[in-house]
Amino acid sequence: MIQIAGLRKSFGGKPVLAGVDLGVERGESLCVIGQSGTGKSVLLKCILGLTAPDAGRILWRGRPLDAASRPDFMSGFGMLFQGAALFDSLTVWQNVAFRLRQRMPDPQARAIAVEKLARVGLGPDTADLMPAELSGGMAKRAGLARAIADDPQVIFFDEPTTGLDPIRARRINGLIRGIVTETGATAITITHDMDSVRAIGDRVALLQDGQIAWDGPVSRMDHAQPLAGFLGNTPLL
Ligand SMILES: Nc1ncnc2c1ncn2[C@@H]1O[C@H](COP(=O)(O)OP(=O)(O)OP(=O)(O)O)[C@@H](O)[C@H]1O
Repeated sequence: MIQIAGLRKSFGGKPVLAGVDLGVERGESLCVIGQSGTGKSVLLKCILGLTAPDAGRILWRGRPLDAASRPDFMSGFGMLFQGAALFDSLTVWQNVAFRLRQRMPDPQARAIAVEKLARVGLGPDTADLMPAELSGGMAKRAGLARAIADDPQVIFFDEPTTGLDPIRARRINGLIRGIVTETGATAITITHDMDSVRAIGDRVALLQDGQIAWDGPVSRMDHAQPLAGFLGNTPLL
C-alpha cells in the first residue's frame, strides 16, 4: 500500500532520517516506535507531504507519491492527531464532518457524524457540544470519529494515548484495534506506548539512528534483541 525506500532528511546538516526503508501492506496495522527525537514525526510528515525529503522514494499503491498522485492519497486517508486537535470554534459534529461538509449537505454530513460518534462510544447529545466542553478522553474519541468519518483506506494515529490515564488509554487502543479490524483500513501508528503497540499493531518497526533497526510481527517483538530496552510497560521517553 505504502512503500518507503532510502528516505533521507537532514536539518541544518544533521541527518534525522538516514535511509529509511519501510512498507505497509493493505489492511496491515504498523506501529513505528523509537525514542524521543528519532524522527518519527518527520517520517510521518514526509508521508503526508508536509516535509520534503532530501532523497528517497515514497510509493502509494505502487506509484510515486507526487503532485499527480497526492490528491488520490489525501482523499483516502484519515488522521488522529496527538491531543485530538479539534477546531475550537466548531461543534463536535462539525469537527467530525469537517471533510464531508465540503461535498454534501449539512443534514447528511451530520447524520454520518452522529453515526461515527456512536461508533467511538459518544452519544448524539455530544454532537452539538463545543470541544471545550469535552473531557480529554471524549476529545480523543471525537478526534477518532473525525479520522474515520470519510471511511479512509489509510489511517494515521499520532501518539493516540498521549495525555490519557491507563484506563482511557486501554479503551482508545481497543477502539482503534476494533475499527481497524472491522474497516480493513491500513493503519500506521506512531507511539511511545508499548501497550498501544501490543493492542493495535500487527507489525512494529523500530526507528533508531535514522534507520529502521528492527521490523517484524508484534508477536515476535518480545524476543527481538534490538527492542530489548523498550519492552515492558515503560514508555519510550
Ligand atoms: N522543521 C525542523 N527544523 C529543524 N529540526 C527539525 C525540524 N523538524 C524536526 N526536527 C528535528 O528532527 C529530530 C526528530 O524530530 P521528530 O519530531 O521527528 O522526533 P520524534 O521521534 O517524533 O520525537 P517525539 O517522540 O518526541 O515526538 C529532532 O531533533 C528535531 O529537533
